[in-house]
Amino acid sequence: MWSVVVPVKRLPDAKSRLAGFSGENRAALALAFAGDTVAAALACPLVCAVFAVTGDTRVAGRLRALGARIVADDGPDGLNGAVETGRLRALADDPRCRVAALTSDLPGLLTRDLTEALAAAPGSRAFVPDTPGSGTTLLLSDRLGALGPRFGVNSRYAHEASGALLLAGAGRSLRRDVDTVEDLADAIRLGVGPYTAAALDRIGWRTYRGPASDYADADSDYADSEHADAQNSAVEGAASGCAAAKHDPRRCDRALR
Ligand SMILES: Nc1nc2c(ncn2[C@@H]2O[C@H](COP(=O)(O)OP(=O)(O)OP(=O)(O)O)[C@@H](O)[C@H]2O)c(=O)[nH]1
Ligand SMILES: C=C(OP(=O)(O)O)C(=O)O
Repeated sequence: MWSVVVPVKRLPDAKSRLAGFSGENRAALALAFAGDTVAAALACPLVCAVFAVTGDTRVAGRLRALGARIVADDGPDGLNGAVETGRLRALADDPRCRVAALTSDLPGLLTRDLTEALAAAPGSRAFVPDTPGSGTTLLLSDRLGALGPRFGVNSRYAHEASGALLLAGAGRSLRRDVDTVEDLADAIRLGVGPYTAAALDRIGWRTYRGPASDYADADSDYADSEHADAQNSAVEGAASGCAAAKHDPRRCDRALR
């Protein structure tokens, strides 16, 4: 069984690479991504508890309501310090559970992809690379709970160099982190969870839930493939418009209205 530590940055600073959205919308998206990530982890049968490490009261309120345990991120050591703080709290609360660190920017995370990755864990430290291949979305402790987090730019290589094993074959939803507007378009194509879908709808990015989603039985205007194809094209167009218009900080907010 696993304790899952999810570090979540303060919303005013979060998702800075989604600069085409207003600050308010960027914060709403970061909060929604974290909600979908944590909800998927909480539903995993191999997870004892989810520990969200954050210094943001809005994030804490939302994730506590979902069932996560909140750990204050008040240290000076950034992302890896926050992961270490979460690891210590997780081991104190549930010493029999191994520790996994999961980034909070996986809006399409499927519980089954996380479950499969945890079930495939070796006895030693291991990690799942992100979709681009240079980052990390999931880091697994060894049997004694040692994590050795090296998240940050090119963390995949740092984790490999530190002896962590690459967990091959992880599901797409576990690897699709969202840093840029192109990542967001790809995540929408794969299917995002309900918090992200609602946030996107409020912003004006209408979404449908893709076939890979856990939410296939939910009502959707875009459930049939003809509409889904049209929607995919519209999202692609909006994403490339946002990416091409970086000088206009509100370009993404106007997309698809
Ligand atoms: N608690 C905590 N979480 C962090 C911190 N920095 C990053 N994170 C989280 O770590 C994961 C990866 O974060 P990054 O990609 O570095 O940052 P981001 O806010 O997601 O995006 P950018 O601002 O575009 O870099 C996300 O879950 C973040 O919320 C930190 O200082 N404290
Ligand atoms: C912090 C990381 O994420 P990102 O690539 O999202 O910045 C990482 O991959 O270690």
